[in-house]
Amino acid sequence: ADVPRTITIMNESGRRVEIYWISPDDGELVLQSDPDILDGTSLELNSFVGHSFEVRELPGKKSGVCDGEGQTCRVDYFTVNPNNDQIVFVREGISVDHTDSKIVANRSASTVLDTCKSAAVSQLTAAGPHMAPSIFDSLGECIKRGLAIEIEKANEEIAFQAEIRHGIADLIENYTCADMTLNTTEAKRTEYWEGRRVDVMIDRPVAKIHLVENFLTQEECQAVEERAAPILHDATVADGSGGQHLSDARKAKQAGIKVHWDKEAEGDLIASLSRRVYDYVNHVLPFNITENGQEDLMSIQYFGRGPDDEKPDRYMPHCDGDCNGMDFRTGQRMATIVMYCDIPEVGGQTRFRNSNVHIVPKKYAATFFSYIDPVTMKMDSGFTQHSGCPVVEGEKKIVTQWIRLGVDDETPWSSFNTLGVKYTDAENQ
Ligand SMILES: O=C(O)CCC(=O)C(=O)O
Ligand SMILES: [Fe+2]
Repeated sequence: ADVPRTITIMNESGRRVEIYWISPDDGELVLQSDPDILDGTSLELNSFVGHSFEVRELPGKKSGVCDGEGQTCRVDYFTVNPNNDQIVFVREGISVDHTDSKIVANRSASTVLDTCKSAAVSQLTAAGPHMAPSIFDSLGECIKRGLAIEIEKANEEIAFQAEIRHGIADLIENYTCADMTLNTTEAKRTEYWEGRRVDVMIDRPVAKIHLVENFLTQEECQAVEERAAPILHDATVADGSGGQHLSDARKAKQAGIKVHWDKEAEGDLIASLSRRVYDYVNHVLPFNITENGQEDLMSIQYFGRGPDDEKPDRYMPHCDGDCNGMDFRTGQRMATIVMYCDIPEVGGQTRFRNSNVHIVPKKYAATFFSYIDPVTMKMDSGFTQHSGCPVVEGEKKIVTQWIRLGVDDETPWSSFNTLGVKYTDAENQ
C-alpha cells in the first residue's frame, strides 16, 4: 500500500524553481508547484514513499534565460524515503539536499562524537599514551553527557507537543461528541480474526485500539441483559480510598455479571462470550491471560432523555487503568473490551480524544484497546484515554470487560488496591 509522507521543499537556490512528479509508468512530468516556488519560500508536498520528483530552475523574469551552462535550466531529483520530517533544500546551483529525521539525528550524534573525540585526541597528545585508560573513560562520559542533552531536548519537545494536543482534545471533546456527522475513524489497517473484520486504529507497542466487527451475537447480548436487569444500579466511581460514590463523571446504570464457568462445556452463552474475550486478548497480547481472578463482565446501560437533558448519561474522559507512562503494577488493568449490544439513535460514541479515534457504535461490534507495552512493561501515557459521549436519544447497552495482568484465584482483582482504578463495581467486591 502507498505510505503517505509530507515533504517540505525549501527554496534557497537564489532562483525561481518548479517541482514535477515523475510518473513511474512513462516518465511523464506532472507539475506540482503552482504558483512557482520563489527564492526564499517553501512548499508542502503531500506524497508517498518511493515517489520521485524533479526540481527545475525557471528562467529569470528579466533575462528570460536560466543560469546553467549555455543558459540551460538546471534540474535535480529526489525520491521520498520512509523517514519522517523530510525537508528538501534546493541549494545554490539547483542542487538538492534531502534531509530527514534520521539524518538530523545522525548529524547531532556526530556533532557530539566529534567534539568529544577531538578533546580526547588533544588530551592524549598532551598527556601521552599511559593516560589512555582515563582518557577513554572521559571520552565515554563526554559522549554520554552530550547524547543525554540531545535526548532530553527531544523529550522536552515531545512533552510540549503532547500538552498542546491534550489541550486541543479537551477543548473539542464536546464538539466532537455533539457532531452527529462524524463517522468512525478510518482504519490504519484491516485484519481478520476468526472470520471477523478487525479495523486497526492505533497500533503502538504501548497503545492499541481495534474495532472488531460481529464480536458477539444478539443471543449473547440478550443473555447478559437478562442477567443484568434485576440487579441494574447507578454506576459509581472509586474514590481512591477503597470507597465508591456517585459522580457526574460517570452517569449510567451498570450490573456486574459473574461468569458460570462450570457451564462453559454445555455451551453457556455468557461463558462462551467471556472465553472469546480472553481469546482475543491473547491473540493481541503475549500474556496468556486466563479468567482466574479477573473482574466480572460489566453490563453498562445509558438512557437518552432528549437534547434538553442537562445531565445526560455519559462517561467522561478517563483511563481504565494507569495511563501515566510509568511501570505496570501487578494486578492492575492493562486492556479493555467494550462490546456494543444496543445502539442509541443519537450520541454514545466511544471517543479516544488523545488519539483522534472516534467510534460510532455498531451493533455487536467491539472496541478492544490495550495500554501496556508487553516488552518494556510500561503503561500508556494517554493515547487510550477515552469517553462514552452523552447519549441523547435512545438506549446504549454495552458489555465491558476490564482485563488485568497478574491476578489468579489466590490473588483475585479485588485483592489489589483500587487506588487509581476507576469505575469498578462496589456490588462486586
Ligand atoms: O461507553 C463507552 O463507549 C465507553 C465505556 C467505557 O469507557 C468503559 O466501559 O470503560
Ligand atoms: Fe473506560
